[in-house]
Amino acid sequence: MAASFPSPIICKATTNNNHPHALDSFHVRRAAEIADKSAGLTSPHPNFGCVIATAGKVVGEGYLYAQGTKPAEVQAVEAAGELCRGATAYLNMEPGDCHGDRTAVSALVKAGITRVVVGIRHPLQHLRSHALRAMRSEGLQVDVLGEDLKSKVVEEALKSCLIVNAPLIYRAASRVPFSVLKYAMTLDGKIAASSGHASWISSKESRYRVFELRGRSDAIVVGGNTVRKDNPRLTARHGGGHVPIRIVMSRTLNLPEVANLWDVSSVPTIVVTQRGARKNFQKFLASKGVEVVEFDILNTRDVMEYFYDRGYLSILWECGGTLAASAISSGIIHKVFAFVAPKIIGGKNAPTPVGELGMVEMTQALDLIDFSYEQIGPDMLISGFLQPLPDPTPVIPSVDETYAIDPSVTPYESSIIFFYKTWDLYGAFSNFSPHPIQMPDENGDYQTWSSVEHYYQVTTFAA
Ligand SMILES: Nc1c(N[C@@H]2O[C@H](COP(=O)(O)O)[C@@H](O)[C@H]2O)[nH]c(=O)[nH]c1=O
Repeated sequence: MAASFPSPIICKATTNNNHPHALDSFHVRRAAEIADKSAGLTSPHPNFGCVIATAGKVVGEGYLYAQGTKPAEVQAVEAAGELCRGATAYLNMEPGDCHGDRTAVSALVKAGITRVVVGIRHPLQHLRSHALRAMRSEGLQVDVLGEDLKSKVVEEALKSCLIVNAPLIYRAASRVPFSVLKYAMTLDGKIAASSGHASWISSKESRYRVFELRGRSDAIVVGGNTVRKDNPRLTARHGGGHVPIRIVMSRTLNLPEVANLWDVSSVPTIVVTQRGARKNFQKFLASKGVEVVEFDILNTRDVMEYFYDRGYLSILWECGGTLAASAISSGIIHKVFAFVAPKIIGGKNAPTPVGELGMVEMTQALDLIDFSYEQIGPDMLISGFLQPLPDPTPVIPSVDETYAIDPSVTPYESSIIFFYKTWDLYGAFSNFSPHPIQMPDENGDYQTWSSVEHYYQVTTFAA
């Protein structure tokens, strides 16, 4: 069963009924809010929430607890019972239908739901739009935020839906797990005293929030220095939820024999290293039950690509400045959580959260996107994205899917010219995209045009 803890990310749903789509947006935001309750537990699946309402009143709710458990839609339908007839279901995301069993869609159809409002289409290409089409073909009215419903309040609700599954969306777009860099620093920007002593910079309340962040992640990464200096446990101790595995990155394997991370009785630890490093120590780690993975050249991107292949969804980096700098430089950090404590430690050699990035002018500084400030106990938490949230639209379905949506249009029929729609094969491109086309002239001979727009301009305006 999922732990219940306050969401650090999703804004609470509030409503102003006078606004167009206000009620729809309100219920979709609620679906996103409850979907977030099981963050970390559903990985690698998305977080799904479902709210069923009739005449503006909520009659059933459900969210996916963990992968393989009862879908949110089924739970909401069971909770609403007979009140589903003629009601509207609100989903933060289109159901996944991973195994083609259509459990979620069937539950809504069988229960008598007549309208479904969907926050976002499924971000994974092979699942996208399947459930939407299935629901529409069953005669349900399906409205997608930002497509069928558009307004300022809809945009806010849409954002909640994007944020609640940001790890999946970033992962799908960047082909590495969603990575969050977290650090706690003093007001003068130090993550430890010159001696290396660091416990504690941030308050108890902030550290509790770190446990929650850990609980939302599949794994926590630290470097060898952190193991040597802090002897961390890296567990989530906020009373429930998911406990992430621990990953240590160490090129040399110059690590202590006694360390909390080698105790894998409750959580596994994986050490990633460079091929050939301290073979005896590798054997020692293996004898403790620690998995060792060798890389030809150990670097943050290769390690993240490896964990992507192993299915990891989101990673929390709690490393020191050197490893943080190489992770940022290699472009694999998506989000930053910086806890700033109102204290000053000083020290010329005291470590800072991010090492050398090779920048020489302030204009080169990396700006956080969509950042926010939050006071936690005496500390300030500044969080924001280092990379913009990828747009999971426009939809570019496969050729077969294109035919299925609109059999009258085929992108491969050479005798017709058409303007791309967002769901066409090349709908992501406008007519101005540098995408050559072949079109027959009056003799039936094919001529290549640099773009649809070239063809259109010449045939329309050249006399
Ligand atoms: N000193 C410091 C942090 N340090 C981080 O937490 C790790 C230790 O966590 P644990 O294994 O749970 O004891 C440590 O190795 C380092 O990554 N974190 C914070 O939120 N605030 C702090 O003041």
